[in-house]
Amino acid sequence: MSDLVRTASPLSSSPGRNSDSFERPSFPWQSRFSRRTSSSLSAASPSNLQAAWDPSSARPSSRQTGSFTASASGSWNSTTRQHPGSSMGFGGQDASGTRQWTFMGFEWVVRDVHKLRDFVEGVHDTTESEDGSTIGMDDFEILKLAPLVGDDKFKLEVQAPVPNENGDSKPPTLTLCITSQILDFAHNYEMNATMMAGIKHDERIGARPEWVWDEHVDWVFRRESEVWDCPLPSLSALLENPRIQQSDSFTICVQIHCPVGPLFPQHPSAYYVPRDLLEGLEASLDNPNTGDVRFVCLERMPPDAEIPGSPASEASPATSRRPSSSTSSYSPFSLQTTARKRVIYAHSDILTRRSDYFATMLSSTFSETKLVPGDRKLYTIVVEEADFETVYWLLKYCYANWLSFKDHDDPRLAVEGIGGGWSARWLIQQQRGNEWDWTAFTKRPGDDSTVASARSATSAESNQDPNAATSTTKGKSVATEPSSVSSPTRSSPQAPRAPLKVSNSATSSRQTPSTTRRPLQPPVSGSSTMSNISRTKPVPLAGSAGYSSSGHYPLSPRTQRQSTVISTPDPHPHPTPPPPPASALAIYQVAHRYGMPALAALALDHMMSTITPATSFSLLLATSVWDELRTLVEDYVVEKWDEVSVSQEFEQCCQEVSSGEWGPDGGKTLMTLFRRLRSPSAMGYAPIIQNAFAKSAEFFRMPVDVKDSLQWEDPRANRGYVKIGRERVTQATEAAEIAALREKAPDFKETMEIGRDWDSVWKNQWPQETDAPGFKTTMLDFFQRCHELHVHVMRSIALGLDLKEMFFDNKIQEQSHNLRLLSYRPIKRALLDNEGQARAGAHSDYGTLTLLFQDQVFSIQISLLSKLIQLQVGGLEVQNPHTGAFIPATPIPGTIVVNVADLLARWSNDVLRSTLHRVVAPPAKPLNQQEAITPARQSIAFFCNPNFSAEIACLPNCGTVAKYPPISTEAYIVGRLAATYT
Ligand SMILES: O=C(O)CCC(=O)C(=O)O
Ligand SMILES: [Fe+2]
Repeated sequence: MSDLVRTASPLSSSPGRNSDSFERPSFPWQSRFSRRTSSSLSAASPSNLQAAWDPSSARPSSRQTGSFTASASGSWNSTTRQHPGSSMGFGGQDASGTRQWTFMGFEWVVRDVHKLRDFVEGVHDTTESEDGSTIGMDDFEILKLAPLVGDDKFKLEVQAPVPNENGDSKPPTLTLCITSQILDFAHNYEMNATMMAGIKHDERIGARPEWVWDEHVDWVFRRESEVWDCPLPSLSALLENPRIQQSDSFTICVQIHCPVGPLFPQHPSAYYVPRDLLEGLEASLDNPNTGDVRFVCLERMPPDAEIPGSPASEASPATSRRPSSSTSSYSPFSLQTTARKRVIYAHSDILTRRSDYFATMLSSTFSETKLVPGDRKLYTIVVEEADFETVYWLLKYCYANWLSFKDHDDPRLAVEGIGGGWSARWLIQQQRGNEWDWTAFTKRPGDDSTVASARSATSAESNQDPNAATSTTKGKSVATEPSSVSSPTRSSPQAPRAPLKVSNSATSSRQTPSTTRRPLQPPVSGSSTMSNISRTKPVPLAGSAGYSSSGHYPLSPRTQRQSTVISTPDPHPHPTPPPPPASALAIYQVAHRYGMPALAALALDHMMSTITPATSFSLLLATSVWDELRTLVEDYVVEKWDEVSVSQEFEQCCQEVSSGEWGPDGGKTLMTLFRRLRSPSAMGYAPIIQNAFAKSAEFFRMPVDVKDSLQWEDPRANRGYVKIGRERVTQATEAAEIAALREKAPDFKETMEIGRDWDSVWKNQWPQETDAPGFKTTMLDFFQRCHELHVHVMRSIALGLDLKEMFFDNKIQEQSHNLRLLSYRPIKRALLDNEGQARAGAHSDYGTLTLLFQDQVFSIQISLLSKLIQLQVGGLEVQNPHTGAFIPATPIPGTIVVNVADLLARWSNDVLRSTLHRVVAPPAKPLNQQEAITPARQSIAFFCNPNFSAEIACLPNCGTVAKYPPISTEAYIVGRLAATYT
């Protein structure tokens, strides 16, 4: 059945429809003369009867999308119409003698007719255009394209003539070719069709279009004649028409009439199932005379609805109106709800074909049955996890493949609703009073056992509780109707706190649901037990194992096979009028439970196509257990964070989370989101890095004496300007050796070193704001961002080392880091040729990690065409520790090089090894015959350090024999710095 009716568009949504009317959206091919009219058909106005083909696009230009998420529309769209008449297949005749055919019409505009004429009627297949260039087939869309039309059932082509070899004096003509794409040769299928081709002049010239030429033919598409070739009049002849001549264009029109009906019995297709048959199927929903499955559900009173004539309204205002929570507005987290029992009848034959879940359930020997007069079997399913509204639309989808979603959905209702605390089960168990009346329920404040309790009837492993009505449950979300009272099971360790049932007829709390404010109703696992883990991990039922044998259902056959007496006759009409549209989230949840992935996808599409910044936050909280959906919603929230974070909804949600209304998952969701919002990828580093590079370049352009006034003085401070030649990085540790190296081959670089700005002892050497405007703030901001990034990376490293994620947090929080701006001036090649000379010699850095920002990409605007070229200087090389070879770390835009440094290597006992690296000079540009010069280079290194006071000793999970003695950060770093600087 699911193949029979295709959905309009997976991304279409339900808005645009009058929500008061719940007629099935009209089929797009439905006749305008049909007895049923619908707003959703209005898109198919008569002007759409022929969809103009736009040769520049590969698809028909007129595409209708249904206004319903799951409308039964195919993509024949407005181009296909079914004449009123019989619904017999193969164009068979009905009693009234009418015969039903389908009709398709297409138009194709041909332009540049003069040029085309010259090409087609020229002797050769190429010719010269006015500007002397060669004209070929490719110059004419009409000769190039082969659009598929009529839902890809026909291919349209116009062929140029082959050169006339017979010396025929008639001008060569174009041929229109229509190929049937759907012939089933294997079954020798034939399709009769009436073909019409015509030519009109272009209506855009203002006159009413008139037929210039037309042709009607009866044609049988079959093997060997799957193409209808129709020679068109000569282009010279057509150009005799003054309007075609004037507009230099005309329109080819094609109409195809063919019988309606199942073309291939082997491949039934939606388009050929007679509409009346589908309507009959749909009409059989909730027919108590023929239905053999009885869904018992709880209908919740819509927010703010009055209970008509309720005596309870006098007893207590809370029972006469949907109760409100602590806030003045209605809250679905209310401790009270008003609900009544409803029943919907369905057919097992349909349900079993639409859902594996139902198939298993209804074929199980376990299912509750009872005989109704006439010995008819009747299955009763007490729905625990969805309310009446949701069940109705779920069944509507089963029967008709469409459903209606609410435009504005409060996700709280879906998660805090039926199955989240309120269930039909308790009404049934009550067996007192009139369960068909609106009844108010109150949860006991602080009761947190709803989920456990609700799940117990449906999915929980309840063998701990000998009284459990569901001791044989294996992951079910629907329960057959219990016939005797059994106390709801609870997996909560807390004492049972059953909520009061505040009914108008009784005030007893007996057998009322135990409920909670816990919002989420996690998916059901198909496994034999329902652990806490599976409560938070959705396991869609589709395809899950374990449904083929009996014993999966909640209630013991022996105890449950007593028939249930319904005390009062059902006062509701059947078939029931449709309730308000469904909550997409509620449908998503039950679709998962009932193994209907296509329906879940529709609901997901609806949610994601109607999400707004104002609604997204509660949806995020409500979907925390549904990985696929939650990820999409979270992406949306992150993308729209600027708007989401100022929405009222966000504020309200935060309040609800803090008062525990979203349960523990609420807090976790917030934490995950906020972490993600602060993660480097979401933080938009690019402009910050660019700005830091720009300010750094400005700094180094300052006069030498200004820079010198800021000079680096003390390794303990490690702050200030370092001119060329002062530092010589190396792996050597002996001061004398380093001094000799520096003498012979200094590093050709100047740097500016910046530390944490609030250090009480060591002060940064900031230039005057007038000399380097914005330098200080830019660098301080950059410092902070780098610190945060460091924390992130260290957390990942902690996890990788099997440590607690936050293990390093308090060992790096003092920000004893060093931000280094580097400038490598252009340098004469000869100077770099000295032995051992490099821009920066091979070395490893000293702290935990170095975040290295290379002079990534400079966009240089050249030429008037604003063409951008990209220049990367490069030069950083890292050593492969196994081969000793240095490998260029070529700058990759949008990335940061992260090097492990010495203290992390010592900490991890060399599990993480520090990276030996150097900066070599890039190829030099010749200055003259003798000399060449290397380009300038900029980089920024952020040396991340542990707290200076931290002792760096072998970490717990990094081996038993420590390779290095413990050392304090300060001792190590200051020692290294003192050696490398002059
Ligand atoms: O400039 C570079 O790319 C690297 C600089 C460096 O390794 C350092 O200063 O320690
Ligand atoms: Fe380095």
